[in-house]
Amino acid sequence: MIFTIPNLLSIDELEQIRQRLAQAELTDGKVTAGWHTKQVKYNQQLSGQHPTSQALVGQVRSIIQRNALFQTAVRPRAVHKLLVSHYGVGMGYGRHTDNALMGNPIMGGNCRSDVSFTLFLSEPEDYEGGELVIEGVDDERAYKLPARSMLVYPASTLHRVDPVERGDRWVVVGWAQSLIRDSHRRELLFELDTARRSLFAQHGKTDEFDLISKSVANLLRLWAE
Ligand SMILES: O=C(O)CCC(=O)C(=O)O
Ligand SMILES: [Fe+2]
Repeated sequence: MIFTIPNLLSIDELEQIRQRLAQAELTDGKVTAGWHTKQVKYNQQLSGQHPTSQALVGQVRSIIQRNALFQTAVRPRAVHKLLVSHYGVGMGYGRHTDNALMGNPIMGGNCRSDVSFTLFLSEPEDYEGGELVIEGVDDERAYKLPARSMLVYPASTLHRVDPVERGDRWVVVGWAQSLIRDSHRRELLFELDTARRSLFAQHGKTDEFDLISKSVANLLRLWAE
């Protein structure tokens, strides 16, 4: 399931993030790329060690964790990694798939990447090119969301960022391991949960609401890992 979280950040939060970006140190994006993605990755990232980067990543992490749509649609067990990336003119990220396992096993274990996400920090009119293109079975779709919105997509896809032709593209990208590994099951739970909440909003705590709540809880018991 590919979906958008509109206005994940408030206007004030984006402003604060942009102020932090202005003081940040940039490094070559190849530093965090795998051996084959190094060949196609042309971007810059905030150095993970820098205090500004750590404050910014901490801020975005807590915003994601508070977001109800992210919680019900992704059901994160862990949000593994957040990177702040910059694409200037000529920069892009060629076709690739994200690493299935991330993190250092010696430093606290591997995290499976089930879900990838991009939080847009630049407005679409601030740059030309730079679309995030996600391949389907027999087609592909390009995404360029307004600043403050997040695109969430399966980490299993082949995808790319087309070269930026004008301006600057700033994003925060990240990966989550879900409690529900199978994306079809995750989607089914999301739909049931959405229907249950809508039923509650319209009619309160009816017998039907109780039954669907029981199904959601019991499917979680069956599938969560
Ligand atoms: O910048 C983006 O929207 C996605 C970048 C990407 O695919 C990655 O960092 O693995
Ligand atoms: Fe990627």
